[in-house]
Amino acid sequence: MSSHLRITPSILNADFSQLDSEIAKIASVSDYIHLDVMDDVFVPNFTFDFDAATKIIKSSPIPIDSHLMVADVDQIAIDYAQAGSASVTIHAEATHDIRATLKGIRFHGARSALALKPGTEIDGYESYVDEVDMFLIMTVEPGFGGQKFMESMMEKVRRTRKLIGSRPIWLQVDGGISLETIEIAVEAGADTFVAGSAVFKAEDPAQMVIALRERALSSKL
Ligand SMILES: O=C(CO)[C@@H](O)[C@H](O)COP(=O)(O)O
Ligand SMILES: [Fe+2]
Repeated sequence: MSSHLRITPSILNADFSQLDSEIAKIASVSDYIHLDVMDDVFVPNFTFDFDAATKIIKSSPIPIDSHLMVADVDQIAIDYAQAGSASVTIHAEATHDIRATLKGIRFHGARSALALKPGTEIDGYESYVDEVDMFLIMTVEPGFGGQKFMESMMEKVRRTRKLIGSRPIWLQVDGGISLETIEIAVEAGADTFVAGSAVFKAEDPAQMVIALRERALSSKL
């Protein structure tokens, strides 16, 4: 897949009763599968417990990008890295020790990522650039798929892009990404895109992933 832009579809809006075949539909055209883990504490919704998530991680044909929307995430993040999640995202609002947890994720062989809710500014997180492989700027309030893209988050994306500078840190956006909004996010500086309902509500999910990638690449030119 392209080394400059990445499409990481979320399975939150997929058919949970047949996840293997839902993932199989898009695996060959996606960079990662985005696994939204929600505990009904940090966000008002529940998706997968650790055992269910581990089954998905171990059976997926392509790497898993675990987005942990859980309270007290520090040890859970290590568990996900040890379970084989290729990338583990913690929310800045849910950890007691950002630096130690990001280091621990990497120590256990996963890429480390730090997510910010819409109400959390990027300022103050510059000091973690040596421990983070990806920043995730939420473009919806975490908890549900199918919400409206928050264009007001583009200023934070621009500031995060500036903070990253020439470092090999990916800049992911998550929430309301579609053929229309992906262009806005590319122009602001994002390079990694989560799309849930745009992909799984499409007639042909794989074709939508391809179209999202093409739209992002053409917006970058
Ligand atoms: O983390 C989340 C929601 O909290 C996202 O990953 C959504 O699941 C993306 O879904 P769409 O907004 O693309 O439908
Ligand atoms: Fe997510």
